Amino acid sequence: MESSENPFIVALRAPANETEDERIRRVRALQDAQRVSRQIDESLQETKRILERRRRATRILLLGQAESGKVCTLLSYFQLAFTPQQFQKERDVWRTIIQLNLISSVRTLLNLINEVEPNAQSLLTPPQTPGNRLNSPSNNKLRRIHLVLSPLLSMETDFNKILFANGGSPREIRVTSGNTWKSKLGFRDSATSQQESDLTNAQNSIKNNLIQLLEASKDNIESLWKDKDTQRALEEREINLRDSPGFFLDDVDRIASPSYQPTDCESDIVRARVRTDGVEEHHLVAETARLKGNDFYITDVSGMRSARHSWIPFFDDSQAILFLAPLMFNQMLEEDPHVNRLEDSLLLWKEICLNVLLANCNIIIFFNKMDILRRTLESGVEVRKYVPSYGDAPNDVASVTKYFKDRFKSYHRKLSPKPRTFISHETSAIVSRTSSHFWGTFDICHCASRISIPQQLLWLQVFVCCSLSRSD
Ligand SMILES: Nc1nc2c(ncn2[C@@H]2O[C@H](COP(=O)(O)OP(=O)(O)OP(=O)(O)O)[C@@H](O)[C@H]2O)c(=O)[nH]1
Ligand SMILES: [Mg+2]
Repeated sequence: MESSENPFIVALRAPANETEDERIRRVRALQDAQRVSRQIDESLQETKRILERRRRATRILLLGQAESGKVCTLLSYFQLAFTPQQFQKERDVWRTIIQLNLISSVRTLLNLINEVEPNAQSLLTPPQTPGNRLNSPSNNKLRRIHLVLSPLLSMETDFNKILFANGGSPREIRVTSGNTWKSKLGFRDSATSQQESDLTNAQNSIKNNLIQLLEASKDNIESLWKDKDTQRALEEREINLRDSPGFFLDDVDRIASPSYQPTDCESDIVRARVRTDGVEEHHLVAETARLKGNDFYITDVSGMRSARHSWIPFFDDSQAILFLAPLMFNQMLEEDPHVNRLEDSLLLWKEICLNVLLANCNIIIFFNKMDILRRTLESGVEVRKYVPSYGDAPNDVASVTKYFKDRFKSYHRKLSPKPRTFISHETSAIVSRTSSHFWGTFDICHCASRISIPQQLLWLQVFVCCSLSRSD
């Protein structure tokens, strides 16, 4: 071989004395190699396109403790504002989730009335002393209802075991990241694989059984919820079920009916509760005229304390963080009943503010669940009993919100590695039965105005984009 000859051409050259069979094999091998090479080129191009699309997209990270409303409040409203058609397609999935949420509340009620405390007798134990209040016809009624509703509870356990990540724990619906759980509930999109569709077909009968059983149980659920002994048991234990995530007992008639469809997204779907396990990225391509074609990558995480270490790899890639901090000063974390919810949010907020990986990231804080704060204060709960430093300041929504907002703001100012604007929203995702629209205050750079959440999200998008153009 001459030293100037191209080694590739030499390697591909036909050998001397090549037979016809050898020639055909060699040409085929060459064509195969060219095809593979083309595929590699195309996949590199595709990866480059995806990376470029991602680079130009708005990348948002949703953070906050468990149950703060990352999915139900923010993600749902994002979807509602920017990809309404896609969101409509998911309605069927939410129908089952809402029905399971309803059964979960029924379980809570049954557990409650069945609870045997030391020195107390269960409402469901057979009456022993004549004349005792537990011997009342009402108690007999509860005993009968418990019996009748038992199949519903076993069905819930089976459902959870088959469909969700929690191995059948009846306490909550818990889903792992990815769309598999949605496809198991009947959701189809172009990314749903054939295998996932098959799974859905196999589980259709369970869904139908659930619908039938719910319809048959409708009246009993309603009686159980409205029963005065049930209500008294809730009151005695200071349980406010109406403020719990996934509460639908006031809507039994509608939700347990076979023709039930979740109402407009603003009400039923945002009230549903699904615990996120792991980290999930949602890619939204805006459908609305003004933003058509704009890409959003929204990363949703599990807010559990044990899962927070898994957030860090996503810090690097995010341009804005939406942080949810419900001002629930009188509640404890479900995962650790010794930790106050608001204290936990403040600690988390401090860590996020001082993280150097997030130094260039805009953080927008949502004081969510303002409806619960309002109800809590109206019911006479005093902030100073839980937060002694609150002192004798007025116990009203405006003063309490300002007090806590100032604390978040001062940590933001003191701990941020570089100066950045404090942007906050006060939001309530749940439509109260007396008001016909969402509310929230939008407060940036000391200017505040009352606008609806979808409008706020548009604003939010503008600010996220502004921040991008500044950092580019
Ligand atoms: N009353 C009231 N409930 C709300 C509000 N926002 C959210 N919720 C409810 O609180 C629950 C929050 O659930 P998610 O959005 O799933 O919570 P998350 O932050 O994603 O929680 P994890 O997945 O566990 O990290 C849902 O049942 C919502 O309906 C609100 O403003 N007011
Ligand atoms: Mg979640």
